Amino acid sequence: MKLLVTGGAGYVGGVCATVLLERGHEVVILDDLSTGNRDGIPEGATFIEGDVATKIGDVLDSTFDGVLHFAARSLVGESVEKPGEYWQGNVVTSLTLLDAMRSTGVDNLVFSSTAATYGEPEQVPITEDMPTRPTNTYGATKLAIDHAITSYAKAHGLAATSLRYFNVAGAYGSAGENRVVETHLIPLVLQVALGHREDIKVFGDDWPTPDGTCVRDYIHVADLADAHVLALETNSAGVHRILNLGSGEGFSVREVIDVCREVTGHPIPDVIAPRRAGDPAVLVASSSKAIDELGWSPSRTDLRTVVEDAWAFTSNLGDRAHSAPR
Ligand SMILES: NC(=O)c1ccc[n+]([C@@H]2O[C@H](COP(=O)([O-])OP(=O)(O)OC[C@H]3O[C@@H](n4cnc5c(N)ncnc54)[C@H](O)[C@@H]3O)[C@@H](O)[C@H]2O)c1
Ligand SMILES: O=c1ccn([C@@H]2O[C@H](COP(=O)(O)OP(=O)(O)O[C@H]3O[C@H](CO)[C@H](O)[C@H](O)[C@H]3O)[C@@H](O)[C@H]2O)c(=O)[nH]1
Repeated sequence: MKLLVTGGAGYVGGVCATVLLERGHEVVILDDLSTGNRDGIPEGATFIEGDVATKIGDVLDSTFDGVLHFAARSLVGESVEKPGEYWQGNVVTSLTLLDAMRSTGVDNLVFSSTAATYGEPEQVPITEDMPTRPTNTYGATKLAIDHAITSYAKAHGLAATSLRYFNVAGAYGSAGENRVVETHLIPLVLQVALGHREDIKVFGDDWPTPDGTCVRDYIHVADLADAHVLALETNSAGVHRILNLGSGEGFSVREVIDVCREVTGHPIPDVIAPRRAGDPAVLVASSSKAIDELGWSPSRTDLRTVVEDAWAFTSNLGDRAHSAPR
């Protein structure tokens, strides 16, 4: 298939593009490099630099078989402080993409949705039929896009899947997390182990959880990439599926830091800091629907494997690490 990958210079889009190329697909990446890096673009992909909102009309044509839409603003804390950038950058951009798909007749879409669409869940694990009450603007914008996709599928026959990822982590060979500005827990903890940071701030130890720190479900990025390929292959006209992707197990911030200490052999000092705006206490996925509907079989669900793969990638970056002191 000839596929457009928006946001393919970023972490998840870069790993998925790598896997798509390995499976013999033709990949065109459209990315404005706002948070992604040129060195995250896999070899063999065609790269077009630009904003999806303004460039999509020049890039997408009827020769494409499908679109994987990763490009987004995706930081929970930032979204609470700068909502306009998220409504514009996520919702308006995605509507422009949907209209371009409609006018060119490209009708197969896989969209990066998120666990943040659910907000604070009443119970875990979270299934797709539970209430969607986002606690931050980021989650609200992704939920709005999910609704838009549902109506485009109904009205225009779009074949689509929204994959609601929980916390993506790990690496796939030479593709992993190396952002210029990093805010995610595991890469930040590993930067402490590398000596690029002094300590890791724990955002609150007074949450209603067993050890007082937030609980999240960490899914290996390579398992996630497999689900994208399966979604693309099994999408059907006029149907919009919404599927959670997680490992099904929750780990607290403290537990994550402890696993990183074991894997890296570094003491990794931590400091308790205030809660971060917009964070829910606990997010854990039920991925049963994805397993049933996609035939997905995640094979790297152990947190230690996730951290080991992330560490192998991070510790091999050397001078290419954007976190390294310059
Ligand atoms: N990382 C996670 O844990 C996680 C969890 C749930 C959902 N997601 C979603 O997965 C997707 C990828 O996330 P990521 O962690 O790889 O983020 P990332 O920031 O590493 O990648 C996003 C990429 O999109 C590009 N981009 C952003 N806006 C653009 C625009 N308007 N036009 C063109 N390019 C644009 C950026 O330059 C970057 O390369 C996002 O949609 C995010 O919301 C991520
Ligand atoms: O320096 C840090 C960074 C994070 N955390 C904590 O670690 C947990 C994980 O935080 P991340 O920033 O790594 O990830 P988020 O849970 O905020 O968000 C991620 O997963 C969400 C879905 O669960 C979204 O989709 C989003 O795109 C993606 O970044 C949170 O409890 C956060 O408060 C810290 O304590 N210290």
